[in-house]
This record gives sequence, C-alpha cells and structure tokens, in this order.
Amino acid sequence: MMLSNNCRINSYLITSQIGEGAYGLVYRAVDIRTDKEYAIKAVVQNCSVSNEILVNEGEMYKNSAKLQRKLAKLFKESKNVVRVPSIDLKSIEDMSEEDFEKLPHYKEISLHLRVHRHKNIVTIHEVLQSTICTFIVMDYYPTDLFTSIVENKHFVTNGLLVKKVFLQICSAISYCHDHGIYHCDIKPENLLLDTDDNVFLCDFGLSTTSTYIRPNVCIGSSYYMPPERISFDNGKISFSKSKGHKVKKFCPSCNGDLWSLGIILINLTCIRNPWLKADKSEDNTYYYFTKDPNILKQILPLSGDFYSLLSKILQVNPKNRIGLQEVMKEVSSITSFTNKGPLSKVPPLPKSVYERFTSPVDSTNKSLSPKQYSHVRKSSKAHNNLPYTSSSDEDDDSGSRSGSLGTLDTDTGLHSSFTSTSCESDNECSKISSKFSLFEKKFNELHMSSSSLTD
Ligand SMILES: Nc1ncnc2c1ncn2[C@@H]1O[C@H](COP(=O)(O)OP(=O)(O)OP(=O)(O)O)[C@@H](O)[C@H]1O
Repeated sequence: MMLSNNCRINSYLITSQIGEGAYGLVYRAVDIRTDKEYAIKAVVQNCSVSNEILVNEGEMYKNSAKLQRKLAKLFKESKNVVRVPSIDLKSIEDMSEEDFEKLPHYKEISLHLRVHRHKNIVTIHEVLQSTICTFIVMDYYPTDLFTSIVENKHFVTNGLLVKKVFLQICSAISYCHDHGIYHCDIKPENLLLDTDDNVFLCDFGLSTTSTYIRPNVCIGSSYYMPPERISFDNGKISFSKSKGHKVKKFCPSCNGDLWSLGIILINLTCIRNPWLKADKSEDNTYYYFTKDPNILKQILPLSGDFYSLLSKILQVNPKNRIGLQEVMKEVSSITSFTNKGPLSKVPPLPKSVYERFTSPVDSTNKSLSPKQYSHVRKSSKAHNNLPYTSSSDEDDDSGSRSGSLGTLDTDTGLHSSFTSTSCESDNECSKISSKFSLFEKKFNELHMSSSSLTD
C-alpha cells in the first residue's frame, strides 16, 4: 500500500518511495522550510537486526509491506501530518552494545553517526522517533553506483573517473576501519552518487564493531560476500592458545570489506561480476578460480597489472589479502585496467590528486563536521510542482497534530526534542516534550544508549 498525497513527517513532505530493503523503506522528501531534498529511511522499531541472518527476499517484502501498511494507517489517522520528536544525535552515537540489545535498530544509526563526518559517507541530519518506526533523515542522492555502472555505462570509458570513485570508496571504508566500524555490506546499491560523480557510502544495517567475525556466517549480498563468510574451510582456521585453552581464531572483519572492494573494482572496469557466489560447491567459476586464479584473465578483459592487483585482493584466505592502503596506492599508480578499449591506458595520479580523492574532508570544507550536500529542489517554492501537491494548511504548524507523539512507547530514555520550527506553539507538543525530559533523565541514568550486475 503506497502512502497517499501530502504525507508529512514534521516539515518533511514525502514525495516518493525510493527504496525498499530488508529492514525498512526509503522515501524521498523535501523540507518545506528550506526546499532541500532528503532521503528518509524508516526502520522498524525493535526489529532484531542480526548480523548473522541473510533475510530472504520473500521475508524482506513481507517486512516492508507490513511497515508500509502501518505507516499508511499512521498517516491516515493523523490526517497526513505526523509530528514526531527528534532524538539527540550525540546520545545515539554514544550508545553502547548493551543499549543495542534493548534497541537493536539503533545500532545501524549509531555506527553510521560515528563516521558520517567523512566526505564520502552519507550525512545523517535528524533521527525522528514515531510509535511504529524510527525515521533517519539523510542527504538525498539522485543515483547509485549500480545504476551508474550498468545503465549509464558511466565508468568504462573514463579511467580517471574509475580511480576517483574507487579511491573515494576506499577512503570512506578506511575511515570506518580506523573508527572500528566494519561495513560488511559493500555493494554498488549502497554507494550513492551526486551529480559531480562523488560517491557516498550508505546503509550501515549490517555493520559491526567486532574486529573478528565468525567464519561461515552469511551476511551481505552474495556477489560481494567474501568466501570466509560462506564456506570457510574449517581445516584452515588457525587456533591460538588463550589461558591454556585452544581458541578458534575468527576472520578479520576488515579483510571481508576488502574482498567486496575487489569485486566493486571489477564492476567498475568490466561491468561484470566474476561469480554469483564465492562458494566452491555452488559456483563453478569460483571453483575454477580457487584451482587457478588465472581463470580471471579468461573470463574478464584484465590487463596484466590489474590481474596482479586483483590476485592480491581476492585471496581466499582473508589473512593473505593485501592491505587497504596498498590497494589505494596501487590503484593510484596503475596505468591499465583492461587489455583493450578505453581502460587499457589510464593515467597514474599525481600525489595532489590522490590526496584530494582520498581526503576525509572536502577541500572546500576543511573541518570534519557533517556535510551540507542536500539536494536543493529546482522550484523556488517547496510546495510548487510537487507530485504530491500541498493542501492549504501545509505551512500552518498550528493545524492538526498527530496523536502519535503521546504514545511513543520506548522507555529507553533516548534524549529527544522537538525542533522549534516544528511545534513550539503547540500545547500537545509541550506536554509531550516534558514527558521526554523524563526520558532524558532516564537516559542519563542508563548512559544510553539485488539485483546484481549482469553476468
Ligand atoms: N540517502 C539516500 N539517497 C538516495 N537514495 C537512497 C539513500 N539511502 C538509501 N537510498 C536508496 O534506498 C535503497 C535502500 O536503502 P538501504 O540500503 O539503506 O536500505 P536497506 O533496508 O538496508 O536495504 P538492503 O536490505 O537492500 O540493504 C538504497 O539501495 C538506495 O537505492
């Protein structure tokens, strides 16, 4: 069930639905106060986000359809305008593992907030809590890397662009790793692009702070999943001694992300995925690759140098993979990706260009504060020319309010507030606001907390 016209969350007018995933729905919206566009991800409250479950497609659509129905009901009951409190971002960023046990869906937001200052990571502007879900208000980007590679064939003719985008992705991932966050779901659909071909990492729904991850736990998209998450050979897992006991060593999380980056680099340069799944028993190409990595040169038009780099990244044993910084340096200096065509000759990058691509900050904005990249709508008035045209009371904040505020049932004590522009003059809002200061107190006590590329 789609949302009806004029649905608004505080000052965000929903204009369309842009995504549907395992844990939520993503909407495109415009802030009627500023005319800026945002993406709003609705994540179901109390959904048990487990890093160990690969949600199947049927289940995914069931979950999102259920959320869709609940949201439609909520908007209907609140005459299309839902008023919800904004949660203090710092309090979410500071949440602990213990807090995530109580509020699992906040883990994604917390981990994302810890790294969103990087110039190539999507900025979160606001987190809004409703009775049925949490809304994450982020910068909006018009396209993703999958569409750009597959539909627009944007990269295969421009080696410099391949290097720019890939190095920006590496820089974002390296920043995450330096902050103890491992994304675990790097895929082109989770890499968004602005109109200047800058890339932005999103979706921290599977990310983890665990430095080591248990092998053979399927997480992420199968095309990009490293082999140790699918069928790691137990005979090869090394053991170490701890207090006299034999302890099974887990696989380094950072090296799993590295494998996914290797597949992304193949996507960018060859518009192909080498295999459906890095599983010897299920995928013949991958099986032959494990017998002889040279097979890559037969199935893909790789140059000798690029093959040599890929064979250092796509090491079956995660411990043998080349480091991320070395990958970045090698990509910067490589002079050919393919053995024929426009990518058979690509320029090595001067140091200054390499530094610009890999810098965590925008050269025009030297501070590591969250970015302000939001898309500004072309129309001068936000409510002009919208697919969902506004009603006459659109700008009247003293109009009808949703009852949802008063029934927010979380008792976690997350610090929340109403933005002054959204409902300061409203009686109900101030009542709820004082209710939230009690939560604030409790907060202090608790110390809160596929598509694929065509083969
Ligand atoms: N900030 C954004 N701007 C534009 N589009 C976005 C934004 N964030 C997400 N999307 C779109 O919505 C899709 C789903 O978002 P996201 O990956 O965060 O949700 P998910 O529920 O975790 O999905 P999945 O289960 O497929 O990983 C993305 O692939 C992207 O196309």
